[in-house]
Amino acid sequence: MVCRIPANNPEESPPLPVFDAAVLSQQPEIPAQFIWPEGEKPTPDACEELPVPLIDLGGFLSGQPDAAAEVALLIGEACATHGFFQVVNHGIPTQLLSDAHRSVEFFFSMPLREKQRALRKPGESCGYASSFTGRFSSKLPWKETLSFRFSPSSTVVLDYLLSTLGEEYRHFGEVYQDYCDAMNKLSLDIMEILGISLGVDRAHFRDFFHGNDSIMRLNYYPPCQKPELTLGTGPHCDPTSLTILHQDDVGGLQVFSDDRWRTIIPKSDAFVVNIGDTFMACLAAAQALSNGRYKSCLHRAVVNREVARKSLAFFLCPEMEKVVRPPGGLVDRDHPRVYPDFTWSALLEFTQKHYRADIKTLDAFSQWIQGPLAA
Ligand SMILES: C=C1C[C@]23C[C@H]1CC[C@H]2[C@]1(C)CCC[C@@](C)(C(=O)O)[C@H]1[C@@H]3C(=O)O
Ligand SMILES: O=C(O)CCC(=O)C(=O)O
Ligand SMILES: [Fe+2]
Repeated sequence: MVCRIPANNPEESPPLPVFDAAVLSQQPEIPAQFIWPEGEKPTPDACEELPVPLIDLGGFLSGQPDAAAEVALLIGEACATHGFFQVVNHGIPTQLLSDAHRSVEFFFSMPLREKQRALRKPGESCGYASSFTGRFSSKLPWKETLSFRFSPSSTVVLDYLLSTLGEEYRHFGEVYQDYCDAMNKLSLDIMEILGISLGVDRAHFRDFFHGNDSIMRLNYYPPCQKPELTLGTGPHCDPTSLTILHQDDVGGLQVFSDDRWRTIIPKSDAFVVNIGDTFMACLAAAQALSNGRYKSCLHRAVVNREVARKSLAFFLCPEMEKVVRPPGGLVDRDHPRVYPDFTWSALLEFTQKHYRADIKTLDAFSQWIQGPLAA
């Protein structure tokens, strides 16, 4: 059931367990490490639909007068409720989306050995991971992931996939290079709208993320014989800045709002967008101005007995060493700083080496980086 692969230095550390989905699917029970505690297990009533506004970007993208102000108002309202919204007429070609989903299926259907050629190493955020067994030993997520870095004006995605998986993955690499380029454009457009909605210079956030160092993640959730005991992705707020997610038609994404978990029903022509902790920290002073709106929101993914589920997540992140702080002019005596200055590289290191992202990541991180000063 559990394969063993050698750790980096077998003399110092024991071999890491690796779960092979093909083997796991044959077992009547799921291993104990996948069983979540009582209060965190999926709730059967969470199939209620969460109403998530559908925002048409067509007018804004074609430069129609007044369209920017209109979409900014709608996105502002969405951020003031639960912080999730969907965008349609986003300009991403349908063909690119279906290629990206087909390539997820292609990659995760391969034998474990092949996928492990891109194995994610401890402390790193990129590569292939099966249930994160190298990082965690309990509350394991029922999923496999392949993650890679993206930065604009480069072919870093293609280069990474070619160098780890080989020349025969050129088409695979090109699909995700194109997909990430398209996500980068869309995320900067949304940043411009968020700038308008917050009343700062409309170029402010677009410029801030100009040389972004983002993460693309392919999520694959195999069918599970005991879906009521486990989770595909545990409850968390994204530590990143803006997430653009496309889910296939299976469903499983749930958001915690108004004290209960509800489902975001998949819509094939829409992307689900939410802001993450890093962007919220940028806005912390603005939040005081706008009555605490624009929160990064708690969400999770559940699995099911019947079919595998796929999702594509693009996490927009600032340049590694860029200092995250609220836009100038928003901080004064009446609107003091809520979070200390930090860099994305420090928060990323925190989530990869010291803390598993959850609802409290930003507070735990703030204490961690201020620790030596406070001591
Ligand atoms: C910087 C990141 C850490 C995670 C991947 C990206 C953005 C979201 C984070 C994550 C998805 C939040 C839930 C827990 C996590 C471990 C996961 O289940 O994937 C998180 C990612 C990670 O640390 O790999
Ligand atoms: O797969 C999903 O629907 C959500 C995944 C998610 O929240 C994440 O990867 O951060
Ligand atoms: Fe998430």
